[in-house]
Amino acid sequence: ERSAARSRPARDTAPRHRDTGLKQERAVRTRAQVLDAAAEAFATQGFPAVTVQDVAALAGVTKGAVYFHYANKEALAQACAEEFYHRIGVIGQEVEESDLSPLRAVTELLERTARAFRDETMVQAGARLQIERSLIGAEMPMPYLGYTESLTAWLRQAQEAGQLPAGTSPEATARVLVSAFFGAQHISWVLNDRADIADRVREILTAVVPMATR
Ligand SMILES: CCC[C@@H]1OCC(CO)=C1C(=O)O
Repeated sequence: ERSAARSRPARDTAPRHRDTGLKQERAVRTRAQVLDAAAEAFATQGFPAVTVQDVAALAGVTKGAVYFHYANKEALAQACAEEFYHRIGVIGQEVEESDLSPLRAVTELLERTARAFRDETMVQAGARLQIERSLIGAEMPMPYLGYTESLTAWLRQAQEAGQLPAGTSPEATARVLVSAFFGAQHISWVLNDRADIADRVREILTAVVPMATR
């Protein structure tokens, strides 16, 4: 009995912990894969046409794996929209940390955002889902206001630094920039899948804040 006990290896807890860690890693990876697939489907087909089965097939997982992470198609849409704003927020943070003058920060933010709209599926999905928000039976993030506030803050700093023409309203200028950007990225998407969005946004900046583009 004792010799048998001696020959049995001590209960090694490591493999089980390693096992749990691997399982968690795999779950995180699958969740990200599913969200990326949902973004691809929403960006190209639009919310109404997409099924959970489409997302599962695009992600290369079972429908059950999708439902394990997201309760339904609406939850996928909400998560994509939230990731869209997270991505836009990261761009704003990067501009903030690049220590530019306020007006240069405004142009940099809009130009980097334009490239993200052109190149990033999650951003394209977020933009389309927000247009389709009334078709999505779930609470979607409030659009436009966060971006407008970021621009307003920099434009107020520019005004305080005397970089804006006398009488310019930072708030109104920010609203015009966001409206023009929103319209330009939509028109560019419809006409040429956003191929020319960077040029269109540069035109907006030159027209609305010429002093920032000299
Ligand atoms: C960057 C301008 C506003 C931006 O453009 C598309 C879109 C989608 O709703 C936006 C938003 O919600 O902030």
